[in-house]
Amino acid sequence: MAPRYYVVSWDQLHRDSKALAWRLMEKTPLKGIVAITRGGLIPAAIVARELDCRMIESTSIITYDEEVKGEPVVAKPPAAAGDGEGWLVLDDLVDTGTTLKVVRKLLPKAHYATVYAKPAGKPLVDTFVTEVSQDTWILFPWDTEQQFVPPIAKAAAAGK
Ligand SMILES: O=P(O)(O)OC[C@H]1O[C@H](OP(=O)(O)OP(=O)(O)O)[C@H](O)[C@@H]1O
Ligand SMILES: O=c1[nH]c(=O)c2nc[nH]c2[nH]1
Ligand SMILES: [Mg+2]
Repeated sequence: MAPRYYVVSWDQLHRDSKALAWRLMEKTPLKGIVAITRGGLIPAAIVARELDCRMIESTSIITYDEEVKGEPVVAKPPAAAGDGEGWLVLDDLVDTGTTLKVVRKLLPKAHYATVYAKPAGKPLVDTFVTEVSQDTWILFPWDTEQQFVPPIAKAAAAGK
């Protein structure tokens, strides 16, 4: 079955990331934010601006090649966050939880937040904004572009 898509625009991502920042206010002041690259970078920039946090660290975990899941690889461990105490770890979404499981081993005392969450990954995240079903693929604005679509009647006539 074709996956169901949840399309996120830049505007919506900005609004949802700000909503996440409101929920994270009670965690301030933070020692810093660890962004899980690459997807966590833009939410991290928005949340850092709202929470007035200028200490940004990153960790790179590669789990997916486009929509295909593989074994997670730590391409870059976080350099300056110790055991995570006082730090916020931020990603765009949690899906199966595989990526956050890896980071939780590296930074056990951090607070974990994502903008979007699917049910299987929810136990791995402390704070999130919007839940989508497990069979939904979230399409982020950096992975998409606008294009022409034919009128409904023409697509129907062509059997699409
Ligand atoms: O909960 P999981 O099943 O682990 O999936 C969530 C992770 O998958 C995506 O990253 P991806 O590996 O595609 O790398 P990217 O952020 O560089 O695009 C997404 O940005 C999360 O980091
Ligand atoms: O762009 C993405 N959308 C998703 O739903 C997803 N799940 C894991 N990794 C993902 N990347
Ligand atoms: Mg990612």
